[in-house]
Amino acid sequence: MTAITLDGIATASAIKSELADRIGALRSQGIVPGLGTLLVGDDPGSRSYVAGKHRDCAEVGIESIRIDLPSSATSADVRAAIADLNRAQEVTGYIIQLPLPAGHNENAMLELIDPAKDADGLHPTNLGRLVLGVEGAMDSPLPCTPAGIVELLHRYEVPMRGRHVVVVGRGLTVGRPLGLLFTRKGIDATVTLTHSRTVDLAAEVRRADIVVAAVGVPHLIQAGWIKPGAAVLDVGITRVQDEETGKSRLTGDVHPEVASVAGHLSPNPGGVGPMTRAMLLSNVVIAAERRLRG
Ligand SMILES: Nc1nc2c(c(=O)[nH]1)N[C@@H](CN(C=O)c1ccc(C(=O)N[C@@H](CCC(=O)O)C(=O)O)cc1)CN2
Repeated sequence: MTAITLDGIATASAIKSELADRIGALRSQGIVPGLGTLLVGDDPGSRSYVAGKHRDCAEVGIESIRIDLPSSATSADVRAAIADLNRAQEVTGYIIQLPLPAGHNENAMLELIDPAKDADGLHPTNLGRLVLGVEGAMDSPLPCTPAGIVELLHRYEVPMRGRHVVVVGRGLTVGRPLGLLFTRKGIDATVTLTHSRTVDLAAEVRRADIVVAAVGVPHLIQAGWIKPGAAVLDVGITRVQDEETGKSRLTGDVHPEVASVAGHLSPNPGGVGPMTRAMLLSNVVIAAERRLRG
């Protein structure tokens, strides 16, 4: 058996063309969606993700506004940039690129975002609405990677209701909100949220109909851990040095041999990453549509 590929690039591209139509409709009614980004420091990965977000915006007709602060920026500088983004009329939604450099209190900064402009769904009010089970896309934004994972499974018609999902990793942007999203009414999966202190991770993963690996440990998830036919989503990504060529390349959390056991597999790169970007655009469009409704 070879797993069916959950193609994030093709799916994100379909979502982007759907969004382009909605953006056209917004513009014709005088609303121009605008995404703001706040990047602090010079981490090459974060720089490249932010650059990708601005390219995506240009592709679908969203304006984008960029604030880059140097690594020497103080917490007061970051707070001032957040206040500017909260005030800026042309910014209908924005993100703070994570992680922030050491020394900044990420949670404190996320709390300063105007929840109505929170394009990442990471403000406590919006995460709280996810906990409360407030339904409806118009009500509050969902964190982009969890939303992208569920959307990818949905579009490939992978059943989720009543299925057992094992999430590996309990980080803020993926694992923790994903557990809440999968157990939402209407999705109705059963979730085991595992982490670095989980005893016998392999045994937990073997029970899963859907496995989401989001830890950033190259090839942690082995073929022998996978229930035959399970759907596997490879989220964690690590830059490693290729032993033969000496060049750096990206490696996911899932061992390539998993493809011979799984029923569905999202590649990495090319799976959940492009979906994360598409869901960010979707959150910006929804925020602009909410502004139109008043
Ligand atoms: N404020 C946020 N910070 C971070 C988030 C987030 O959702 N909000 N998630 C990640 C980084 N991220 C977006 O910011 C992100 C990661 C990966 C990709 C992506 O498309 N990856 C490609 C490969 C990219 C490459 O070649 O380097 C893929 O998987 O195909 C998009 C966005 C942490 N920070």
